Amino acid sequence: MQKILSGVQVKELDSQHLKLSGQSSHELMETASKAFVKWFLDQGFSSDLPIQIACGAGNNGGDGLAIGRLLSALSYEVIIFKCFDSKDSLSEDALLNFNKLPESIQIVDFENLRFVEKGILIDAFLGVGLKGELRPDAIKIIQKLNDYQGTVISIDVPSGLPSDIVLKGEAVKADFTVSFAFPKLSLILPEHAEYVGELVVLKIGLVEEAFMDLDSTFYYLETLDVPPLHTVFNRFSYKGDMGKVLLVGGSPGKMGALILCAKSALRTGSGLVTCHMEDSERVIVQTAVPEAMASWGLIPNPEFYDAVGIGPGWGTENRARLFRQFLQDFKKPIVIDADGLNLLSRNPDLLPLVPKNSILTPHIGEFTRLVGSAENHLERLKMAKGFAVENELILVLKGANTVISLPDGRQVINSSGNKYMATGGSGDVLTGMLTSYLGMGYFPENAALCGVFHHGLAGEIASKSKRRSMIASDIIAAIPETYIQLNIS
Ligand SMILES: NC(=O)C1=CN([C@@H]2O[C@H](COP(=O)(O)OP(=O)(O)OC[C@H]3O[C@@H](n4cnc5c(N)ncnc54)[C@H](OP(=O)(O)O)[C@@H]3O)[C@@H](O)[C@H]2O)[C@@H](O)CC1
Ligand SMILES: Nc1ncnc2c1ncn2[C@@H]1O[C@H](COP(=O)(O)OP(=O)(O)O)[C@@H](O)[C@H]1O
Ligand SMILES: [K+]
Repeated sequence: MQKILSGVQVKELDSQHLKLSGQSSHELMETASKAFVKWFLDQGFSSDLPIQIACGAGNNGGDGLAIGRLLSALSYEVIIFKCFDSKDSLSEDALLNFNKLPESIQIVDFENLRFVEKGILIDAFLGVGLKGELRPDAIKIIQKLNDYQGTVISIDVPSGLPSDIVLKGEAVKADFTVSFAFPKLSLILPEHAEYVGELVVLKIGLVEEAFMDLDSTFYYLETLDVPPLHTVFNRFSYKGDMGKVLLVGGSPGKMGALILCAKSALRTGSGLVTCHMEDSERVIVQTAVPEAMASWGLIPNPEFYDAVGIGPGWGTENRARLFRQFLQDFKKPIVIDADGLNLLSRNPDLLPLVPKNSILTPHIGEFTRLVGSAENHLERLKMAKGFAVENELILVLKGANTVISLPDGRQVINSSGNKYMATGGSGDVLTGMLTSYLGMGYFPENAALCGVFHHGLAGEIASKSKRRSMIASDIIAAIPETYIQLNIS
């Protein structure tokens, strides 16, 4: 998995990469710029639109200058806004690229800037080299850039946004942020959503060994990481190998949560799914999911199951006793969601009974009740890590970039998923998927990573044709396609 480094570490990473690869820093900038241009062309922006590029004096500006040259060679009309005083202030590679600009490109001093209203603005003013608070002249530039009404694309980070901490002052509000190699930590903080816009991460061929000596506990989970985490089944596999799972949840008026969870576990691959609920509700499950079995009353023979998911739609009234009894009887890692988490928050003495390496899946509200309130998301992530390490549990903090905190202190940020997944029941689908992988005998860490990634990918697939009309059932319907896309048998 790709390590996520701090902005300060990027310099060190670059020099390690250059030493190991034999590439020059100028060539690396060219690679990054070409990666950007390739992405840009793939977006299908009209080639009639003038491209305005605000360039700073550092290497972020250097990227902007190289991108300007490359787009101009593709017949785009390019205008460079100089956000620096003189050529003398340019970094070595920025100067090199400034000198390579063809004459056809208009270069405008920032004071004389007039935006072309219907165009594209590329923000290459400040990148990860930003230090401390913005100087007044930089604030003015950012304010002016934010006046632009057209599409804004920030290079690496929105200018003014620090790489790894929460923003205090001003920053560019981008529609897209195209970051290189890995997402800088600040790009995934919900506080920065209106600055980052849509996040895109482009590979620029940095050699893996360059990351080796650089410490970080943050990792980024991407498509290529996922197939090796899966268990492969052979042609003699039978439904018992695919896992016998028990899903405990549902209550009058909230049976949908359990049904979604069961359908999701089945679609993920579970061999046998049993739903445990109140007696009065069992007909609903048996009708809605004929592939699932139903159980009620006390949980008979918990040891019969390979994995258990507990909580979706369960309610919290009169559940603590059953939950306690179950935790005393069942010693394998489980998945706890929704009201299962709320029960833990209300009965902290249950927490030590939760089997080690169990997967807990709170959204921010559930997290706050369970772990505590945080001033910002960065602090929340620190608390999540502490909770996972201290309790030897896997904590899946759900959101736009779900963060999986592992008992060894690593924190994995998921790259899949999109805003269309913010719809009732999508969390229940995740619970079904996670439980299903546990039931198939996956190590809990792999179950968590596969479950979260495939869930997000299913959301992406389903939303292609559904957009804001997407509902949780559409995510379930797209689970099979995730296996096809990742070539998982
Ligand atoms: N491996 C990678 O990921 C690759 C990264 N690459 C790119 O390099 C970028 C990093 O470039 P970098 O290190 O030159 O810094 P950068 O962001 O341009 O900022 C420096 C400028 O900011 C200014 N400045 C600083 N603080 C300020 C303040 N408070 N208020 C106002 N101004 C302030 C500072 O001014 P100075 O203080 O020097 O006067 C200087 O002009 C990175 O984001 C990516 O785009 C690719 O090219 C290749 C591969
Ligand atoms: N903006 C978003 N981008 C990506 N994923 C999202 C977004 N909003 C929600 N999700 C995902 O959808 C799921 C919502 O879960 P949850 O909040 O428990 O919903 P519910 O209780 O309705 O099932 C989580 O897996 C979360 O990561
Ligand atoms: K930028």
